[in-house]
Amino acid sequence: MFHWNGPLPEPHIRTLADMKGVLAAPDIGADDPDRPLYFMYRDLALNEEDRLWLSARSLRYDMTVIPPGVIGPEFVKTKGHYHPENPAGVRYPEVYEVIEGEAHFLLQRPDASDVVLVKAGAGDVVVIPPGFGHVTINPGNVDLVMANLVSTAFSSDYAPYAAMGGAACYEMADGTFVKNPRYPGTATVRMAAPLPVPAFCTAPGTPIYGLVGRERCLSFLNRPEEYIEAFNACLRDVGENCVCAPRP
Ligand SMILES: O=P(O)(O)OC[C@H]1O[C@](O)(CO)[C@@H](O)[C@@H]1O
Repeated sequence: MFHWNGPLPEPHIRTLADMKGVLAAPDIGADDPDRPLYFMYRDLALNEEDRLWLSARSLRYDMTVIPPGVIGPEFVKTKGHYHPENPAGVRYPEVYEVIEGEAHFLLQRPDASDVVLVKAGAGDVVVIPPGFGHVTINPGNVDLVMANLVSTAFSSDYAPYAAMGGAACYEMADGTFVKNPRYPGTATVRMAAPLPVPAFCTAPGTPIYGLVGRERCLSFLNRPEEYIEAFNACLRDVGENCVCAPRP
């Protein structure tokens, strides 16, 4: 179990049946639909003061545990979703912190014109910029424990990933990337690394829970339109691209 000093509600559990439509091997799951894949502890706060501060600003702190494993031929991963636009017409962003284990954040524009893989380890803080859908993969052999801060002003949109059979590429259990044939053209994954973002007070090794109570650091989550330059500087291209192989 991960370290958390506050009240812990029952987790929401994503099962194999919930992953229908987003897997590399669509038939996996029929025989074990209740297999739990990952555990989401939503809306956490260490104390009442923090809870009130977060809810007054329409923010939520979650922790998610993704045990290692495979789903058929691919690594275990989250279902994947997009965030809708805020009242100013900019899609809501999100910020994640890897607490334990290893994470591959697979981001993509809805038309897959840009697919980005951010590899992150314990202590890394990764901003999901507006306009990118995201799937989180556990490529390791230990639990991935991560936290996120996100606006509560919207519901995630799962339909586009489900309609397209998942993300533009699948990360297979041998570490290779295989193209999802439902997307047109070739798919290239651009490798990127998280950068510290002073405007969001994010830096490696700095737990994002410490931003609770700091108005200026978290206003980007509800008012992303004021931070477009900072979003453009939150990921660094590592100069490696990977073309997703056609499905055998
Ligand atoms: O909603 P999905 O795609 O299953 O992904 C789960 C993740 O997304 C969140 O709902 C936040 O966006 C987290 O609670 C969790 O880590």
